[in-house]
Amino acid sequence: MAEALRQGLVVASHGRHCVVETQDGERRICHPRGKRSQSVVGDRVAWLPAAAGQGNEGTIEKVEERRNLFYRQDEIRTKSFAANLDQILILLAAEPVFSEMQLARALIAAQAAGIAPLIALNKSDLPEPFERAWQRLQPYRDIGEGRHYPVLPLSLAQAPEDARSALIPLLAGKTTLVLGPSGVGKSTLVNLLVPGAAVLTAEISQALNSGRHTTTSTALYWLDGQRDTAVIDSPGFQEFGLHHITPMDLARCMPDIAAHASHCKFYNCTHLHEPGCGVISALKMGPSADGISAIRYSIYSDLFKKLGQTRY
Ligand SMILES: Nc1nc2c(ncn2[C@@H]2O[C@H](COP(=O)(O)OP(=O)(O)OP(=O)(O)O)[C@@H](O)[C@H]2O)c(=O)[nH]1
Ligand SMILES: [Zn+2]
Repeated sequence: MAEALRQGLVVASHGRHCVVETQDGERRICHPRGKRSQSVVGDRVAWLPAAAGQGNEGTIEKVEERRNLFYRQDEIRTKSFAANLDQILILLAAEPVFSEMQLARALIAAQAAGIAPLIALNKSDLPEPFERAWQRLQPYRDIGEGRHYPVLPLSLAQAPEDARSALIPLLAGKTTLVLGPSGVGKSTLVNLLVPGAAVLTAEISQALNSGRHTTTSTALYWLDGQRDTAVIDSPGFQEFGLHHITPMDLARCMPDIAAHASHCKFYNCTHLHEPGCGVISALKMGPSADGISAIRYSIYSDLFKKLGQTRY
């Protein structure tokens, strides 16, 4: 008799292979049945265990409909980070100095996918570089009335308990994807929130690679026994391709620009040169309460041109 389909949650993935968590919390390696059953971390799936005597692995038969999918896309490929997210935590640090373009790109992708972003700035124990980084984040903290991004100062290494108390209420009951460039303290963060995460990751990557020591691409960790609160650790903050976003979509994905785009004379204003443009007049107001910062505007115009060039 054929086995009945079972429900599960994808909690780790490496290439095409993944780990599915069953409803009672057991974890198994699964492989997609075909192209249409390829899944990402956070996916709800229907899966089948291998037939008796065929080992302990399973196949993914169906990926349930996604609430959202966070991905980046360059000219060649699409890389999915995770699905069914409540928010994205972008972790930056006083050092190494972060790329504002990379930050802006990640925020735009989040906005385009309808997922709320949250920014944290680590290494507040390094006063001078921290102050410089904090100032650079000013346009993000003050991105227009009611539209700002929360920006959280942290010192994960020096004040871990304070960091945890600040983070937990923001994460509770949600699934949060954690992204950040290398060296900002992402492993420190995940290990603070999920003691033993490093061991778990090593186990999973070993299982998925049959013993080879490469790190797992993406993994979901529960913060609580009820499995209500999760963080997903994923690499790949660099080279954040926005090929899936058209130039005319861009303003909508940048809240400080969007706030002024409805004041333009032309409905199809590109905000680059048109007369009567609300965005250009907000830029002239400067980074005041309701203006647009020069850096944010240059990010907008650079991206607008770039996204226009690479379209086919
Ligand atoms: N001064 C200071 N250093 C920190 C803090 N948090 C982490 N670090 C240090 O920053 C370095 C990077 O930390 P990791 O947690 O390995 O960073 P990561 O983002 O996982 O880095 P990758 O492994 O390169 O992706 C380590 O040397 C940490 O000790 C902090 O709050 N203050
Ligand atoms: Zn305009």
